[in-house]
Amino acid sequence: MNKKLVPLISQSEIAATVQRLARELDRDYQNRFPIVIGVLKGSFIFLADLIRQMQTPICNVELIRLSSYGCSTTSSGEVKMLMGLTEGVINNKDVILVEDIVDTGLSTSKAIEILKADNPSSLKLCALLDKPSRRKVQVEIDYLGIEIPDRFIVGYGIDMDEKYRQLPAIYAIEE
Ligand SMILES: O=P(O)(O)OC[C@H]1O[C@H](OP(=O)(O)OP(=O)(O)O)[C@H](O)[C@@H]1O
Ligand SMILES: Nc1nc2[nH]cnc2c(=O)[nH]1
Repeated sequence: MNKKLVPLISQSEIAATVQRLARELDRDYQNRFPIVIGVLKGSFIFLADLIRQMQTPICNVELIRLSSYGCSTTSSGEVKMLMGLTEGVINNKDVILVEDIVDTGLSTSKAIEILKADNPSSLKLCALLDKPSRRKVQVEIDYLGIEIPDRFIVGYGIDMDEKYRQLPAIYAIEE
């Protein structure tokens, strides 16, 4: 069936949001040399834009990979860690976890649980998008971009069946 892409968040709104989040992180992480961890695949574009807007020096950029949305627009509910961190890399470090979207919260809460076991000295979450209406587990977002309604969205790194990640703006999918 053909999908219709309805514009939801423009390139300029995304850029202004990323800029604001970078300023908030600069304010809180001066002289702290945080480790920034992106959750693949969806966060790769947001992560790249965010760290280029941050002025505070970063100690390290790391990537982890989770997957739950195996097929199309429904989450399997089961979150798998497909790629983790090198042992010891966040021990006693300030960590900023970067997510593209918090929806049910299952992926992010799993990532937080796994990272906390590695003993960071602090762990904060920066998420570009929040869809609170679908939350299944509570997740505290320390640095939030934009709250969105209950629509399935794509673009700016976020896919549907691996398509649409390269779109520079964010769209809602309609049948
Ligand atoms: O709050 P949740 O309901 O868990 O959804 C959020 C997660 O879903 C997407 O990842 P996905 O599993 O589709 O993998 P991908 O990033 O590799 O596309 C997105 O990138 C988030 O990580
Ligand atoms: N593509 C896509 N992936 C998601 N993962 C969790 N929520 C969403 C969403 O709205 N769109």
